[in-house]
Parts: sequence; structure tokens; C-alpha cells
Amino acid sequence: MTRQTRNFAEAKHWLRTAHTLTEALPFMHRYSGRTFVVKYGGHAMGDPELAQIFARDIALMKQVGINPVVVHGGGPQIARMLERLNVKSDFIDGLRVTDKETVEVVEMVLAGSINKEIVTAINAVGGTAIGVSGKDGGLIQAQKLRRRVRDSDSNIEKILDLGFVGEPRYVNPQILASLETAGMIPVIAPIGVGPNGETFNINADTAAGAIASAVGATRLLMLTDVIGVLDSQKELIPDLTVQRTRELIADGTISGGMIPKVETCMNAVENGVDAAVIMDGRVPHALLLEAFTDRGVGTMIRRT
Ligand SMILES: Nc1ncnc2c1ncn2[C@@H]1O[C@H](COP(=O)(O)OP(=O)(O)O)[C@@H](O)[C@H]1O
Ligand SMILES: CC(=O)N[C@@H](CCC(=O)OP(=O)(O)O)C(=O)O
Repeated sequence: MTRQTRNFAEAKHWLRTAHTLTEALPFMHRYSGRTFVVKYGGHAMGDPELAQIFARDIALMKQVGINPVVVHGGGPQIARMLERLNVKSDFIDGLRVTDKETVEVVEMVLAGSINKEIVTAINAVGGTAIGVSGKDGGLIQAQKLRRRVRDSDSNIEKILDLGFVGEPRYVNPQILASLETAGMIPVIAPIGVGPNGETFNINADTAAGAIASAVGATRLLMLTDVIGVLDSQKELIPDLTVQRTRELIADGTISGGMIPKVETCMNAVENGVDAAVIMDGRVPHALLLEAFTDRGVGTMIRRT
């Protein structure tokens, strides 16, 4: 690249670039040494160009002193593999009913191909990423998810059986601290290990929330394929408190797949995470905009 600036337009472009860099400096200071847990959803990782930008942003965060921890999903990718293998799959309340055969496929796709793709992409742009599943080092110790539901006909409460769907019981922060000390970026597949060595399929949002709380993250960033939480007029809500979020669930403004997402965020901010942001993973460099500018993107949820 030549160091000569050829004309006025070019000079203006470089000045803007310099301005952006100086604008980022206070944020780099503020977040140096802090942990950002980034949930990278299966829908957000569909586009190869965006996947490369994501990898670059994660490597850059690490380079400037933030400690990024990536927790990935892969719902659509699991669905494709199950279809190829002719295994039927159902969802209840946004969670995949997971029998023995399904959990093997889930682990293969999440801890195998997807995890290594993300690791390879980050390493290709100069980061040092290490792929782990919740089984490695006992990182995510899980138990069978027990969710109470009320039968609409009999009005009797029962426990929903989703098979090998798990919920985190304990996240071992030591493993992540060791990787941080060694300058490595953890890339975590949301697979948990049970008390008897069972494999559990954990919703990636839930896993990211539990990890963020366990390490006392400064931010939990949830990359999805909507711009954030929308109000009843379908406009973006930039900021929410836990109380306001509960009201929006109660009045039906927040519904469907957004409910477990905001619940994860509320849980995280009530358990030591400074703030959680639901943001659009389809926007190039959404992570950098959130971390290094005062024009955050998406919806930020705080405790109060
Ligand atoms: N108030 C709301 N604001 C934004 N999205 C909402 C809202 N209520 C329901 N949703 C739905 O939640 C979906 C996001 O959840 P989901 O599809 O489970 O995300 P992911 O696959 O990234 O985990 C949106 O696509 C939208 O259809
Ligand atoms: C229990 C459960 O539903 N697990 C999810 C795990 C992957 C995931 O959560 O991926 P996304 O973030 O891309 O949706 C599943 O089997 O699809």
C-alpha cells in the first residue's frame, strides 16, 4: 500500500478513519481486561462473508484487551443434518425434543463441524481460538431440564420430558480463566455433561447466559436475526430494565423465541452481568459498533 494521499477526497476518508479510531480509544480503556460473552446464533452464522467479519471482530476485540468468550448455537445446521439422516425432530417451547439418537447428532454438529469452523475462521485472521464443548474440563455441568407445565385439559401440573435436554447446574470459570491467561479465545459448544457422564443438549442462549454469570461478564451480547426487541409499533426499543421487560412479556409485546432470549438476559443481569444486548448479527461489525462506539446497536437490558 502506498503512503501517499492522492487527493482531497482520499484525505477526508482517512481523516474519518482516524476519527473513528480515536473515538474507540475511551471504550478500549473502559473494557480492557473485561469479559464479553458473545452468543453467536445459528441464524446469524449463515452468510460466509458475515462469518468472516464476525471472526475478525472477535480477533480485534481480543487484540485491544477485551476478553471475548464465544458461545455458539447451530439450530438450523442441526435441523439440516437430522433431515439428511431422516431423523424427525420436534420443538416444545423453543427447545428441541432430544432422544438418544438426536443428542448424538446434536453433539456431532455443534461440537464437531460448527465449533471447528468458528475456531478456524478466528485463527485465520490472527486470533488464537480454542474450541471446547461444555464437556471439556467439566466446563458446563448439567442436569436434565425439568420444566413444569400445566395440562390445559386437566389443569394438572406435570413435568415436561424433553429427553436429553439439559440445563446448566454449574459452570467452571477456572477453565475460562486459564484460557484467558494463555491469551486464547474460547469457542464453546452448548453441550453439557451430566452427573453420570450423560451428554445434554443445552439451548445456546441458556448456555451463554450461564457462562456470562459464572465469569461475571461485563456484557452478554446475543447475536440474532432481528434488530433487537421491538415495541407494539414494531420500532426498536434501545433500552430495557428487567421490570419493563417483564411487563412487555405480560402484555404480549414480547413473544415466541424472544421470550427465552430476554429471560436469559434478565437472569444474567440479575446474576452479576452488567448489561445484556440483543442485537442483529446480520449487521456487519455489529460487535464493534456495540463495543467501541456510543451508538450501541440493538436492545440493551439492565437490571434497573
Ligand atoms: N417484541 C419482539 N421483538 C423482536 N422479536 C420478537 C418479539 N416478539 C417475538 N419475536 C420473535 O422472536 C424471534 C427471535 O427469536 P429466535 O428466532 O428464537 O432467535 P434465534 O434463532 O437467534 O435464537 C424473532 O424473529 C421474532 O419473530
Ligand atoms: C435444547 C435445544 O433446543 N438446543 C438447541 C441447541 C442449538 C441452539 O440453541 O442453536 P441456536 O442458537 O442457533 O438456536 C438445538 O438443538 O437446536
